[in-house]
Amino acid sequence: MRLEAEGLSWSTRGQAIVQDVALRVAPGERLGLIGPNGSGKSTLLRMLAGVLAPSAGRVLLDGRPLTEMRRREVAQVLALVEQQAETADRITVRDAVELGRTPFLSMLRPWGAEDDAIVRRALDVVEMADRSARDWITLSGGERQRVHIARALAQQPRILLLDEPTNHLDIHHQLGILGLVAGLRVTTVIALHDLNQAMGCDRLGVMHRGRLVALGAPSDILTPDLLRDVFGVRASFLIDPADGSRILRFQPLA
Ligand SMILES: Nc1ncnc2c1ncn2[C@@H]1O[C@H](COP(=O)(O)OP(=O)(O)OP(=O)(O)O)[C@@H](O)[C@H]1O
Repeated sequence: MRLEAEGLSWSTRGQAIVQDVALRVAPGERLGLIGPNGSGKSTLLRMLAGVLAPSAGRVLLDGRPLTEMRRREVAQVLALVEQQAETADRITVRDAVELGRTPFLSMLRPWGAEDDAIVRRALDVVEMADRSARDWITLSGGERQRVHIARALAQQPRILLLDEPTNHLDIHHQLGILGLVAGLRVTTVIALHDLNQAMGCDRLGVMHRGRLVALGAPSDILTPDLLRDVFGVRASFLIDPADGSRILRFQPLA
């Protein structure tokens, strides 16, 4: 499914937080969003997901304005994993993941064996199946993050929006989640702070002071000049002798 933003802006108390962002994400494409703290990545993702109404501009899914779709209809195709998502206290891990099936249930389509299988699979891929009966409140930060990702996977979305999904995760689970996302054939927008991980995306968009200042292939975007101007760091590339891939190394500006 194609995801488009046209002139998206959001302001609060006269302050522009996101300004005039236009982008088009092709079906199945993985777009990475990078940018310093406070540059507007989360705000942009929340507008793309329809949970924050833009001050100006619009979001389109396969050419259809998001505002013309009902919430349930949007939830059937689009999932958002927020950075500090909270969940009601007294629910189990399994309950939290089952919430991902809610948009598909109705009087005529009650919970069934297929939903059970989808939830089990989602818990399996994030390696939380052994903790499915645990109370949500007892989970660590990284475990909570994995459950949120499982809930989004249980939605079987065609568009997946992820706000720093590797936050809180140990390196094994960071690589696991990124590999999992890369293997999904869904349109993905993923905010990332780790620029070496961002290099694995099809394209990167760079947010800086609320504006999308660059959009393109990772090798065109992650240049020492851009990294100095946007992040205020000195960057150089090293080559991994194991496979010849390029790795970014950072130092403070002198
Ligand atoms: N509801 C709000 N009221 C006031 N300011 C807000 C609100 N939401 C966001 N902001 C401000 O907007 C700016 C952008 O925030 P946002 O969370 O989108 O940035 P980000 O790029 O995701 O940052 P980070 O990398 O730290 O997660 C920040 O300065 C933030 O304080």
